[in-house]
Amino acid sequence: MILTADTTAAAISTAPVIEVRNVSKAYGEKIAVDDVTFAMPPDAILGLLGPNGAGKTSLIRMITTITVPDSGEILFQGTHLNGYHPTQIGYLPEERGLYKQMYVGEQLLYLAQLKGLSAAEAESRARDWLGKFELEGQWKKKVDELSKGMQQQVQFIATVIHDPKLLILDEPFSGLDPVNANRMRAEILRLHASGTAVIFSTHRMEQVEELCEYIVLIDHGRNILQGKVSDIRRQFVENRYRLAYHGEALPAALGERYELLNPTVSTVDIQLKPGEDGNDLLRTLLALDIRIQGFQELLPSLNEIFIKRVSVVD
Ligand SMILES: Nc1ncnc2c1ncn2[C@@H]1O[C@H](COP(=O)(O)OP(=O)(O)OP(=O)(O)O)[C@@H](O)[C@H]1O
Repeated sequence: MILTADTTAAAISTAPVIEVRNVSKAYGEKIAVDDVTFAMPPDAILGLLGPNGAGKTSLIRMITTITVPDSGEILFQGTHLNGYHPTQIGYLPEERGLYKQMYVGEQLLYLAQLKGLSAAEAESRARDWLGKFELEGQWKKKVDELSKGMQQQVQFIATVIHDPKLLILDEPFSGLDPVNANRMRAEILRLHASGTAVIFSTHRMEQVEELCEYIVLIDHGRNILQGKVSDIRRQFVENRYRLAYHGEALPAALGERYELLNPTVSTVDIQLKPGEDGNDLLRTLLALDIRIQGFQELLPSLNEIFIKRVSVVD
């Protein structure tokens, strides 16, 4: 097939943003990444998860072309990673890397121009972004003079200023107060809505549940679980329901028939045995002398899945 400009654009828009194929990486004897394969859907927010030392940073460093795989290959929108791709990627590493003695404005201009922006464009975007974080007054401050949270925001601006197609964020909210964390979250979601794909690496599972539609879970360098968060949670369902009710104590007979967990004055979790049915449970509950306020199937949290899956592999 001959690729015209139009067909090329169409192929790019449907190709995975990042495709990692059988990638391995060792440091001496230590195998940090072991035959990892996954594809990141276009415009996804993907959580890259795993315990300490799992191999996440090693993988990210290969995706950002800082290091190269020992074997396997990485494709960016269907093309093998090459020297052009860093300009399409914004990476906020866990160890922050701003020059402490440089002025904020000067630093943003420098970093943006390294990513290919003209001086005028860099200045206009830097001022715009600083305004979004209410940091416009910090242009002539040295990074060292900023609070940790402000430095974090400036580093975030340096990461997104060139409008990358792929954003890789390692613990982006660490050190931010709730207001600034919300502000950054809103900016990440806004960028995502305008077409930026995001890889989000964190140990905070509640943040992953909030932001990510897909996850890849790495342990001991291997990819042990991947897919849509909603599918994965379904895969790990445990036949457990939460009843919210109003009334006297639950009849003792219910406890004889079912395992009751985490009781409070108005809720209880009910664990069914394999093969038992939630509808039968609901019928039993309707026959009791209680007022039912809520009844829902409980899906496991990502935290529970993480602990279960990682400890199974250990
Ligand atoms: N430059 C290096 N030289 C030798 N070993 C390394 C190097 N970088 C990483 N490792 C080892 O490779 C393994 C994977 O490390 P990596 O930093 O990729 O893990 P991680 O998942 O990012 O961990 P964390 O969540 O703690 O940041 C670890 O055992 C680590 O000690």
